[in-house]
Amino acid sequence: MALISLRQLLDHAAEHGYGLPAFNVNNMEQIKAIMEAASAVDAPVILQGSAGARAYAGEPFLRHLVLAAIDMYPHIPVCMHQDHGASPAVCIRSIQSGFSSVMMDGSLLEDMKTPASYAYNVETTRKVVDMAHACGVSVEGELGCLGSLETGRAGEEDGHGAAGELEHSMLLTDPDEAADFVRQTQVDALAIAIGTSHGAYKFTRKPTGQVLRIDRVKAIHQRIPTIHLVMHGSSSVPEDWAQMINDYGGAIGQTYGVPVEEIVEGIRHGVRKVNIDTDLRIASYGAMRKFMVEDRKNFDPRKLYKAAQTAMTAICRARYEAFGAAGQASKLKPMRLEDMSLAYARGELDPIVR
Ligand SMILES: O=C(COP(=O)(O)O)[C@@H](O)[C@H](O)[C@H](O)COP(=O)(O)O
Repeated sequence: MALISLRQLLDHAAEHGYGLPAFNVNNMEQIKAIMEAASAVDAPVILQGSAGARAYAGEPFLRHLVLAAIDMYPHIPVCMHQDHGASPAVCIRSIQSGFSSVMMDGSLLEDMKTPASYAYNVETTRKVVDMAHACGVSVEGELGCLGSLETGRAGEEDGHGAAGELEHSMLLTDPDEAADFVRQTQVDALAIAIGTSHGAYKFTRKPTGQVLRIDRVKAIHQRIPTIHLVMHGSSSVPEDWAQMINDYGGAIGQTYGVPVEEIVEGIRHGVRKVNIDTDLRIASYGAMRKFMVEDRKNFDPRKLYKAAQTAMTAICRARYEAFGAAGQASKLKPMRLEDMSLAYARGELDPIVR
């Protein structure tokens, strides 16, 4: 198979009524875990690299690891997506580096801390769309600031996330504004703020409809039915793995993530991409702590990494199955990015706004 654009992947997901987890990747073990799970259940894959991942692994390593995945699992279409681009320059460098999809996060200024004006968001996102679509590359925008509706704060993140306490209205994407944003920018996918936040500490109790606004997903979807909605901060923070970390000497506080059934409800109403990073961190970390305590004689780190990989594969597989992505990879025939760019130029991929 081959590299696939986010747009083609999510159009297929919309047509067949499923959603796709977009897992953050930083190293070989994470990528292999995801690919093993996808291969086992025949699911298409989105691998996404953040600024933190680029700082950790370096752009050449990230790029070659994804290319290795495409080589090793030729039957699985892979979208290589850049997560949270801080500026058009970041997005352009990713396109140059071979990404088939980029996110321009114009909800924040380039410092990735200060909430941006609507006009700034439209202008920077539109700039990226014009350049990316000319290359057949997809663009995800973001409208509204991610953060908790309980505390008004963004989650802890490696280098990005709004600083300070935000007003309630800034933490919820407005459906009318979303329609206007899509009309003006022509993005392929839109990350929306509905009360989710990055990291392990999302909710202080099992979230109700007051703090996890799936009703807002439905309202936005009605206005922009062909735009693929993206839920960031959508780890479910599995209790058993958090407990595993604590059982083996860790100190994870009481916390709740986004329940899988709420994500599935979102998928019924236009959510197609579901960002997940923390769940793989927690599972791999729990497995490594357990392994190190239980096998004190071991000195081969590969066994430790393998334990982490096995734990991550189980989470990925469960998400592919729950979101309905299992069995879909073999139905896809990736279009070349050149052909995607022609389709954009002919207006065939223009959004519908109601
Ligand atoms: O939504 C995301 C993850 O959600 P999660 O914390 O797993 O609920 C991603 O888009 C984040 O951007 C990602 O976790 C970034 O990680 P860093 O590499 O910047 O730490």
